[in-house]
Amino acid sequence: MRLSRQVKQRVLAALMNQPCTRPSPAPAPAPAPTTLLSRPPPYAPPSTVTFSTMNKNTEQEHLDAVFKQKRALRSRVRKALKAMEPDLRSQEDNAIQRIILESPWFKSSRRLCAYICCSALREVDTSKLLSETLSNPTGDGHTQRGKILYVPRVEDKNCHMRMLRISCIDDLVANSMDILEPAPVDGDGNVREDVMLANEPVDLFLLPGLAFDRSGRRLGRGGGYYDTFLKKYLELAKARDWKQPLLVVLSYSVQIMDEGVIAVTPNDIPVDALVSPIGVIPISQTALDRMKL
Ligand SMILES: Nc1nc2c(c(=O)[nH]1)N(C=O)[C@@H](CNc1ccc(C(=O)N[C@@H](CCC(=O)O)C(=O)O)cc1)CN2
Ligand SMILES: Nc1ncnc2c1ncn2[C@@H]1O[C@H](COP(=O)(O)OP(=O)(O)OP(=O)(O)O)[C@@H](O)[C@H]1O
Repeated sequence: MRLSRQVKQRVLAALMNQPCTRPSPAPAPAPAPTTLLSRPPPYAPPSTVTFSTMNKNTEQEHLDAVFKQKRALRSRVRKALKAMEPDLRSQEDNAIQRIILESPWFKSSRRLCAYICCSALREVDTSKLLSETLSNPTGDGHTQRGKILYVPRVEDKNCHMRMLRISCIDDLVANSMDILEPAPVDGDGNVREDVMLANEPVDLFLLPGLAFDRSGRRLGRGGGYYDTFLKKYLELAKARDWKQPLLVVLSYSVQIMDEGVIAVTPNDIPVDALVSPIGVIPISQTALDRMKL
């Protein structure tokens, strides 16, 4: 669906401001950035052992139970996000983005995949991160060269999503789910670069989701788009002998779950770190090494 210029300007204005339903007052001081939260537990990727020792029926029953738990948790978290006060949301959006913008691992990243936040889905705002990534800054010693940004484009309902390169936030059109995404061809008629066909690796993924925990579990919206994409991308990086990307989720406080609350299947890709309004939680050894925490 192509949006009229006027509608698109409204959507982009909303995206670049805050996804609140009413104007927010002056933001309260945000918590100190780049705080390292509690010591990370040992990295515990979802186990596949249970599955390999099960017969087909038991395996199916187990999967059904996992998907049921996932659905129940999604609906609980959606309610919690809906109940969040707009002012608090706005403060948390600012705090999370400030932590990321000031971090060495973001400043030094060159090739990123990030989501275009959708206010209707009550996702953590990424507008400042996207602007910074696309602004091609120079002069702070770290960012002599600009960053390259890829964003998601849903191709079909069979978990198929691509990450396409954009150079300007204006390039985006709303899809059937009302999420802004790039057309396959840019305004000059050039086919956009698909990250799976790029010659260089991505260093950083900024990922959305509904719920997360301190051992790297991530509950998405149930489409399987990110897990499917990440599996293929991680395989590509391994095959090319590239450094693996850092997988970082952005999370409001209410989206962080206790251990054991998020059910997982072997398809769920664990993340390396979590950024919440009160700091970064590094999870994997990669995060500890690369985020210099
Ligand atoms: N900003 C953003 N872009 C993204 C994703 C995302 O989660 N966030 N995706 C990540 O996969 C892909 C799109 N997948 C999506 C999957 C579900 C819904 C959605 O509207 N879910 C509703 C419930 C719909 C239902 O169950 O009937 C919701 O969660 O409230 C949106 C996008 C690609 N782009
Ligand atoms: N690597 C994969 N290959 C094929 N199908 C997959 C893969 N990962 C997930 N799926 C399928 O996607 C559907 C949704 O999976 P799940 O509930 O784990 O998604 P999610 O983690 O909520 O979503 P997302 O990955 O988009 O954030 C399931 O039917 C699952 O079988």
